[in-house]
Amino acid sequence: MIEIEEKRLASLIDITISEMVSEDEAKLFSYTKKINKLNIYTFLELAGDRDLTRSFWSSNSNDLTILGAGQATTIQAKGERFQSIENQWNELLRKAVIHNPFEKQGTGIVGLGGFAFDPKKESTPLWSNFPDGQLTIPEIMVTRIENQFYLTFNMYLRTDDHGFQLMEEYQEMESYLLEESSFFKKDVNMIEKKEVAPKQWMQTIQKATEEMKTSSTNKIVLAREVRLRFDERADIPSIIRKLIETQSNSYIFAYEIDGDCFVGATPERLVKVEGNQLFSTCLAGTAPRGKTTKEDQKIAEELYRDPKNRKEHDYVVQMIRKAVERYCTDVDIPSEPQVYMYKTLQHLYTPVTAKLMNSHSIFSIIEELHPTPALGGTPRKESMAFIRDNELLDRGWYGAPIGWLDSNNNGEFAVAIRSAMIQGTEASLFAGCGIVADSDPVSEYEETNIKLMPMLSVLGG
Ligand SMILES: C=C(O[C@H]1C=CC=C(C(=O)O)[C@@H]1O)C(=O)O
Ligand SMILES: [Mg+2]
Repeated sequence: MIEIEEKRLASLIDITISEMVSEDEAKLFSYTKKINKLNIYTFLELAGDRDLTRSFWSSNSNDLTILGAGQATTIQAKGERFQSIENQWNELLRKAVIHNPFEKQGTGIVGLGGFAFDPKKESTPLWSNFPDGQLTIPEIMVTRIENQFYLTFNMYLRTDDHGFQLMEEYQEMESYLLEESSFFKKDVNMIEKKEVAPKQWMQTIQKATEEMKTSSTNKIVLAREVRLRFDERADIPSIIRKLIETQSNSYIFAYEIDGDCFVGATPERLVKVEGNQLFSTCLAGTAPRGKTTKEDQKIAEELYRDPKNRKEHDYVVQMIRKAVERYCTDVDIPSEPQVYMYKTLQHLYTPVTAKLMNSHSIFSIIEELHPTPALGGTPRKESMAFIRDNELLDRGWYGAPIGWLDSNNNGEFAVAIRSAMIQGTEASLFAGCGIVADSDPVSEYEETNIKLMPMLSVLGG
């Protein structure tokens, strides 16, 4: 049985190669099959041991998990990143050969990746390995859809490749990564925690509120950084495991480039596309959780009625409505937000559903939506200029779209908040707040502390 499959795969590769016309032609070849249940953490651990670049995504309802190992190819962009990545993605697919009988979302050729928050902001060494936009098409990818597991091989074929040889290489990699061993990595200990210029951050908030009182700018999101140091290298699969165990209703993501790993558990969907169905989320306005159900309820009611938080939230709703209406029909957005509870905090939340017009892709929507006033501000141009000129932080990919898409118009991008950049024995954590004219710097500072909690707690803080 297995031999038949191996022969079939080798011959499919050879057929693809024989159809390539010129010597410098290259083609992406993709082959998907069903596999037994596997331990996702072991897979990631083993991929790391082999120095295979890892990509990870888990949806907020935990019904879809994508594990990537290695890079069949990557596409990258500088500056005007969305259009450039879209063009390269389409070009890649135009020449791709896909053997995927399942038609399940997130299987076959899938690009996982993200974008820089603001390519115009001067970059620091913290983000030097992360380009303005990148999608990775993993060599080996496992997709878990509810309790079904699929495995995809992606190969970037050239004319001098040989089917049998490649098939053997991939099968060897597969049996290595799917090995049934159990790991027990010791937790790292945090030996240093340093808040980067918190007083200055509060002064910047003061400056922003003053500017908002005298200009047409209504909202500016300002973020700050906390630096951690550990006694040994942080283990990425253990971090992912803890995020999954503690942060329900959040997207868990991890994306590695040259040993650096950007990881997080974000509650915020930017956009999800399933065929022509589009979903987005307005999430802004924050309060802590209570210690009892009664206290929780009281805080939720206060959040719901609080004018400052409602203002923060409404700017996001207005902007997302306008953006979605440009590219969609049947736009449905409730007129009042709900309060949604997460493990350590509560947010004002408004869901968005719509039908994406045929002529548009997920990239058009991402470009139109990013940054929403939950991460940038309003108006966009003025708030972005303020952030660029005044924020001490190099946001890199923090606050920007991160996610995946497949070759069948399915994909989802979240907003990369509640996140950290892990570099060996060090980490940078990020958190920001929507500042409006009546924001109080100390309250906003406290708000960032509760937003930092989930990442801090899994990193031993
Ligand atoms: C910028 C962040 O959160 C945004 C998303 C939800 C609520 C927010 C707020 O209430 O300020 C922020 O706009 C962050 O967590 O770093
Ligand atoms: Mg807020």
